[in-house]
Amino acid sequence: MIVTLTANPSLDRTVTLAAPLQVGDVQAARSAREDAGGKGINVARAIAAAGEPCVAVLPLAIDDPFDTALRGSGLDAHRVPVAGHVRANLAITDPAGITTKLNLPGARLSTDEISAVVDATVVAAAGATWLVLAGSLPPGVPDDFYVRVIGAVRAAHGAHAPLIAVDTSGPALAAVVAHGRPDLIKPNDEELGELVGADLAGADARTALDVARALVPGRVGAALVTLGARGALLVDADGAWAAVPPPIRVVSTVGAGDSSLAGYVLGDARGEDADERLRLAVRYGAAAASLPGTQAPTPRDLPGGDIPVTRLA
Ligand SMILES: O=P(O)(O)OC[C@@]1(O)O[C@H](CO)[C@@H](O)[C@@H]1O
Repeated sequence: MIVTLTANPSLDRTVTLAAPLQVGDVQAARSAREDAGGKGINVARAIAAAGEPCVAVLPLAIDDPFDTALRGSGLDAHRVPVAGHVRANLAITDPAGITTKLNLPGARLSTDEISAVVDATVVAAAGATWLVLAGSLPPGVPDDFYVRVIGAVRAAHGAHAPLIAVDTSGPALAAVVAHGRPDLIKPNDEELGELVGADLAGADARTALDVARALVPGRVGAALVTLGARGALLVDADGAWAAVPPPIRVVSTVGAGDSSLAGYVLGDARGEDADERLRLAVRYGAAAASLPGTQAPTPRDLPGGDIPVTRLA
């Protein structure tokens, strides 16, 4: 079983334009959709769609309209009751596949609510193979929240604790790398760059590898670095590998990184080697980018064809 925690879920509204976005203009939109989103929920939806047992833990008010979308997704969810309501994030996609994203901070969590989320995650993680901690932290939640969750899960489950993956950014990622010893982090090029104080936007896999090597395996067990259309890089104690996705028609890049992480974790849960885990990550990321809104890919959505994996180290 795989468990995800989404500290800051989001109702993802996607508006599709028939022409490129004109900032400052009035424009007719072609269509809109809503998805129950937030990084851990997106990871969980892709994992569940592949037939792997998965539970998504999230803070959620009893009367939150978000629950309608969440129930519609069919996801097995553990709702931790809180007072605030889930934010709505907006994505605007155009025919060229360019995505513009506007993210709100989310509702504040109280100290008691934060403790309840930690406790619920510890309980849900019993018997899990992976625990995925994903997304930004809402107001009121300290930067070292994921470090606290990792400590509590490992203290409670000892040798039976799940492997822990973290997909976050900024100070929350810095805290995890400094104090959390996660088994896996999944930054994109920009997030990895911010972590080390370098500009890595648009970097190739070899440049990203030079940076990631400073963290792996000293501070984190492995890093899956997503590079958008340039594919992904996997670095662990045994080596480094890069893979590039097949050409696809990009519809919405929202959730592509989350699906890549889902593909990697699925591969690991199935006992696949590093090459195949990376291949699955790249296939899942490409599939998500070819789907509208924050739609999670199913195995049927995965692009076919060979995905060559290059060993870099
Ligand atoms: O504020 P965060 O948690 O960093 O990002 C939130 C978010 O952009 O992440 C997902 C895509 O990765 C979306 O479902 C959601 O709207």
